[in-house]
Amino acid sequence: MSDTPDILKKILQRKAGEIAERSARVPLQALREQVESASAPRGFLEALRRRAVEGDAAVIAEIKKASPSKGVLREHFVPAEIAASYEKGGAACLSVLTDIDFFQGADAYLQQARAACRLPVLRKDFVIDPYQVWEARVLGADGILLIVAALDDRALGALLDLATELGMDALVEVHDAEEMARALATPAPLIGVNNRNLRTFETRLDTTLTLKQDFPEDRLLVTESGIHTPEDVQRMHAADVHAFLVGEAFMKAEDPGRKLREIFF
Ligand SMILES: O=C(O)c1ccccc1NCC(=O)[C@H](O)[C@H](O)COP(=O)(O)O
Repeated sequence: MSDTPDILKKILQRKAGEIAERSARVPLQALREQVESASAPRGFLEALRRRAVEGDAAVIAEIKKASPSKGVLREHFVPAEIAASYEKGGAACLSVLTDIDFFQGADAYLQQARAACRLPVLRKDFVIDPYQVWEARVLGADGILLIVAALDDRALGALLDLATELGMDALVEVHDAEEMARALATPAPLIGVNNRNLRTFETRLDTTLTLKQDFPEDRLLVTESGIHTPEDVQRMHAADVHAFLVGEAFMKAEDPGRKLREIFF
């Protein structure tokens, strides 16, 4: 954690402030009570696994307006429209950025996207506190992201347990072999390898190919970031990687769902 990349450090500092503001507005106890009326989880991991075990592409299609590395990706940004387009294009799941300050996301985008389709939805945010896990479920999320570089082992284990207890799946994200060892020390069945170096923002698909070599068969690996072409997809399939998280390539296309179909099917 002492070696946390600057951008992540910056995001996490702001996130701690955001959680303090939010929990002053809506206390944890109120969130716990609201969970009772949240809609039932749709089975994020299962939707991916169904496709990936057959060797079909299991695509988590991302809804993100902007990112620290690329700025604004899409001007015409209507999450409900994008979600419907992704479902039509063959996505297995959605990922919706809810971080406001660095990705121009919003909680409402997750709710609008989920209401417009039948796909399970990941809340893509920087989760460091149980408050955010409860909040994710209240919003209707079917899964959350847990970034190993942002958490110590205790926090990682506790947040993973809480997500499971609330009926959600967690995508546990790593960037290198050390983080992969920490992820594999948890029971997390779903592990994402992020190909984006958070220091340089460079994406290298070799990151996934290297970490896939010793990856246990009883867990599911998702390759994240930097997938743009059918050739990228072929490289992954050849290495027996069948689950993908893709944002930019779709967000920059006029019709995101059609782009998904062009790249994957
Ligand atoms: O995308 C960024 O610039 C970024 C910066 C700092 C932390 C995380 C960041 N991205 C989050 C993601 O993991 C990607 O949105 C996701 O993997 C999709 O990547 P891509 O297909 O390259 O948009």
